[in-house]
Amino acid sequence: MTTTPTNPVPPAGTAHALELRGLRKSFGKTEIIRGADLAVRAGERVAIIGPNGAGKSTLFNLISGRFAPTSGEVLLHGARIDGKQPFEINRMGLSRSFQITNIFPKLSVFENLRCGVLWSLGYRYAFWRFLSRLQDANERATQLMEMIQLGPKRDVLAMNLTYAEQRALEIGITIAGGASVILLDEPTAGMSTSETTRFINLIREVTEGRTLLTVEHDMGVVFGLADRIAVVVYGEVIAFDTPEKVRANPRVQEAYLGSVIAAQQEQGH
Ligand SMILES: Nc1ncnc2c1ncn2[C@@H]1O[C@H](COP(=O)(O)OP(=O)(O)OP(=O)(O)O)[C@@H](O)[C@H]1O
Repeated sequence: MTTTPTNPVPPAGTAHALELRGLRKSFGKTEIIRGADLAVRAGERVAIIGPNGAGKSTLFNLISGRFAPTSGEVLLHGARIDGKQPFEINRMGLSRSFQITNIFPKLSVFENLRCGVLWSLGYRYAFWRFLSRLQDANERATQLMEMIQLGPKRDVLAMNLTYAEQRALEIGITIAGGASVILLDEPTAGMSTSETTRFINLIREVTEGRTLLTVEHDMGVVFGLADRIAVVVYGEVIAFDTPEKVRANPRVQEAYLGSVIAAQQEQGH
C-alpha cells in the first residue's frame, strides 16, 4: 500500500478537468441555477465571482455532490459525476474544503493531516490509530505539514492554532488525498491584509499542477490568484475569461464588477 498521491495532472489531450453542461437547480419552484456552462482546463486556477445570492455556493454544492442537479451534467476529467455522493466524487479526485469544520479541534496538526491521508485511502476514523505506525501515511502527513508551513506546530492541537493557521491546516487536509481538482470556499475570509497576501502564495504553492476553483468576494484575492474568472449572475455564467478581459467586459461591469470595484476602492482595498 502506498500513500503517494495520484498524479494531479492528467495526461495531455484528455477532457477538461471539470465541465458543467446546461446545469440547472431548482429549490421548490424557484430555479437558482439556470443553465450554467463552464469548461475548466487541467491546472487552471479559476475564481467564481458574482453578486450575493447569484448561486455560487449552490454551484459548489452541485459540483461536490451535496446537491443533485435538476438537470444538466457535471463532468470530472470527462466522467459524469452529477448525482453521485460526495465521497464517491472525492474518490474520483475532487476535494472540497469545508472551512474549519473539516478540522478535528482536539487533534494535533500532525494527527489532523494523518487523518486526512488515511481517510482519503479509505480507512474509517475508528481504525486510524491502529494504523498509526504506517510509515507511508506518516511520511505523507509530514510532507503536507511542511508544505503548509506548519512544521513548527506539529504537536499543537488544532483548536490552539491561529485562525490563519487553521485555514492552512484545512487546505492541507483538503489536498491530503492527492485530489486533482480542489474547491475552496472563500479561502481568505476573515484574514488580515498581510495574512491574505501570504495565504495566496501558500495556495499557489500547494495547488501547483492541480486545478483550483474558488468562490471569492475579495477582488484582490480574485485578481491575484485566478488564471480565469467565471462571473455568475442570476444562476448563469455570464463571462469566463482572463482577469483583464473580465474587468473590461461591459456586461460584467454593468451586472456586477463596476459597483464592487468602486465599493472596494472606497474602502481602500
Ligand atoms: N438548500 C436550499 N434551499 C432553498 N434555497 C436555497 C438553498 N440553497 C441556496 N438557496 C437559495 O439559492 C440562492 C443562491 O444562493 P447561494 O448561496 O448559492 O448564492 P451565492 O452566490 O453563494 O451567495 P453569497 O455570495 O451571498 O454567498 C439564494 O436565494 C438562496 O436562498
